[in-house]
Amino acid sequence: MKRKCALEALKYIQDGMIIGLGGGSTVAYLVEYLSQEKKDIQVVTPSYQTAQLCLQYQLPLLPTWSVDNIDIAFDGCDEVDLKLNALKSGGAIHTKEKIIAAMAKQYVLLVDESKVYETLPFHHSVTLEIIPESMSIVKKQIEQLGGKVHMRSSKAKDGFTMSDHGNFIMDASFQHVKDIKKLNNDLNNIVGIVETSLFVGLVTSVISVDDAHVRVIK
Ligand SMILES: O=C(CO)[C@H](O)[C@H](O)COP(=O)(O)O
Repeated sequence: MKRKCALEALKYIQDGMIIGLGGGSTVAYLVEYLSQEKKDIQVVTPSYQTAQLCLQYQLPLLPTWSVDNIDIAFDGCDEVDLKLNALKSGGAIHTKEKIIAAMAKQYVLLVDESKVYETLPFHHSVTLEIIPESMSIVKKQIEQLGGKVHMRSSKAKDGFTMSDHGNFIMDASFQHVKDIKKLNNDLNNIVGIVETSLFVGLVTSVISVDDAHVRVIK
């Protein structure tokens, strides 16, 4: 299904474009297809893993700081709803993903149908990149908003998981969210949070596949 989704995405890419490629396994297939098709494109990516793949497949890379306009960007997500709100959590690179989404004329999510909901269920946490010094105050304010906080860590490193910018990664779980936009605004108003992994008003379409169908949600 991921291959099918990547093949569908390929149809949107034309020679001469600057394209954004996010993280994840579906995007990895798209890199492979772009190389096979010998598309004359330049790539901007928030992901070191995708960057490494682009180098391997000889797709030209541009540093994100050098562009202010992207023709089309593709990314994965963990949950997306029919109003095009999306939640990304796993990769902890959402700040860079949002910069690319903000520059892209079209920001397209590649998913299978299991990730598409009428309205976001928040089965996944909202991931927050936070300034280390703000950890306790951010935790307190998130609890006041009804969230539960978990500091991300991994066995591969002592202490907390750090973002590519040297900040802490905090996961905040929420239940029964009635107003997604308000939650995102409330989180963005907390001093110390650099970015949330809630994407509101950024996604322009979703390519969703299942065994039998391809659905484009706009
Ligand atoms: O948003 C993400 C992590 O937070 C990834 O982009 C997403 O999980 C990738 O999914 P897949 O590997 O199924 O393409």
